Amino acid sequence: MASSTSSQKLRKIVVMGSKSVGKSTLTLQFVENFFAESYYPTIENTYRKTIKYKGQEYDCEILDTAGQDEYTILNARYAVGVHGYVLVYSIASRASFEMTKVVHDKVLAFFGTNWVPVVLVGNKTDLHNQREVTFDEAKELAQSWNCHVIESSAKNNENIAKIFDMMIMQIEKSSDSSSGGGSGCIIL
Ligand SMILES: Nc1nc2c(ncn2[C@@H]2O[C@H](COP(=O)(O)OP(=O)(O)OP(=O)(O)O)[C@@H](O)[C@H]2O)c(=O)[nH]1
Repeated sequence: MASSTSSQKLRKIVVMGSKSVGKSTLTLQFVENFFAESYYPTIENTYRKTIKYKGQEYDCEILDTAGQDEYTILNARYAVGVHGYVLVYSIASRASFEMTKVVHDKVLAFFGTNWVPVVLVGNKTDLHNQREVTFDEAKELAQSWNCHVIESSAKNNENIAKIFDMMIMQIEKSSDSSSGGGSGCIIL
């Protein structure tokens, strides 16, 4: 595993959500600029990428997890030392949108808190003819979590880098803020 230089800050980000929503695809697009057309269920993969935000370099460890369902127990490795969560659903799957709420609840319960840094991601916007979840619904949910929300297409590489910029922004705001969850909601 690569080591951070002294000027870099290490940030651990976990990507979660239902099966087949595009967690691996968007992570691979971001880290390796590569679109994987075929579907291979993930067990778990860790990637490293440096993100620059406000002149500071962040050495990001991105953990791409296996798809979750309501019965999945949150692995402690997806919580201990983690700075933020990318919660992904497909805009073409209402069930996957509902699953982000289940995962979010599990994360909060694990930490015994009412707020963690989250970017809610509605992926597969290129499948607009099959849309089942409106962006307004996603905004409402993100607002209730006091977190950030964005829609993306891993296929077309739309908004993929922004997801991780927003993640760093939110992590840094939360660590600057003594009040914890007071970082406000940003919608792109
Ligand atoms: N049309 C379209 N297909 C996508 C997009 N992102 C991912 N896919 C496809 O959706 C399928 C599942 O993508 P994965 O990235 O493997 O999904 P995952 O969430 O990692 O799945 P699990 O490993 O089972 O949790 C693949 O066939 C991808 O090519 C997208 O933005 N648009």
